[in-house]
Amino acid sequence: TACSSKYVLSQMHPMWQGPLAVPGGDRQSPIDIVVRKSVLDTQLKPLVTDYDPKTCQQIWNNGYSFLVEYDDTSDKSTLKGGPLQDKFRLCQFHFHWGENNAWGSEHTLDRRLFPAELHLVHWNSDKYSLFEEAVMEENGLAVLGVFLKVGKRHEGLQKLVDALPAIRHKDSVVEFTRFDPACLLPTNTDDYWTYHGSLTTPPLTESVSWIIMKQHIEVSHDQLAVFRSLLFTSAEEEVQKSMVNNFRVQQPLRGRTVRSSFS
Ligand SMILES: NS(=O)(=O)N=C1NCCCN1
Ligand SMILES: [Zn+2]
Repeated sequence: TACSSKYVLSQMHPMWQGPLAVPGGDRQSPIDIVVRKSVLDTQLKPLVTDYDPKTCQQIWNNGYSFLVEYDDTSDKSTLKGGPLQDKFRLCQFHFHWGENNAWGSEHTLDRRLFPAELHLVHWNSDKYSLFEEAVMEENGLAVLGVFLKVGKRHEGLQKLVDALPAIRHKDSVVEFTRFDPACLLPTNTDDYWTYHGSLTTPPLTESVSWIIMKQHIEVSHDQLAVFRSLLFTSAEEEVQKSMVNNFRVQQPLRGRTVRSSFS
């Protein structure tokens, strides 16, 4: 699909962590959200997600995370509202996690780390016709971030967890259909923080309206352990490396304001 952006992601190296030279670079992600410094914006609207499970196509290991990809050739799975002026099309979702439950998220709340973070990646289909175009533009992308905590088993996630052994190695892909990503959203989607930032993996372009949910979702210890059974490396490579700690280091705020939809 348009958003597979393999050429983009293939530049990734799993141990890639350092700051790549990024033009400008004063709107990088992820960041620490200092809750008491966020500014209530009463103009922020509720988020409106309209996801069609029939647009779910495949799940694959890109050597950095695993991605569930959606058919983004029409406006079937969309996000609007919140801080957004336009309609954004879902192209994929993926996660970032740690080697243990002590860390793994990319964003933090008052320096608090979560064991994992979900990113639902959307691009502005009112202004652009392809993900690859939108990824280079200031208001091109919207990424919904949801923190994961370890607790009770997440029934909706299990279908995805069961598919992971089939994509253990980098560049493996399997068909994955009829998955409704709305099941991964917290019950309350009205409370969120939002700020302008970048992709946290190459091309790191500063084209993202970040929307970070206040409410986390819970997954079980065992479900997260299956994430960690994935490998960064392809089947041919001699040394196999566990896919863990696939998060970027936090970036300077550079004077940006984080707005909140709630007080
Ligand atoms: N972690 S992130 O900010 O979503 N980074 C992404 N990079 C390329 C394609 C989609 N997402
Ligand atoms: Zn991400």
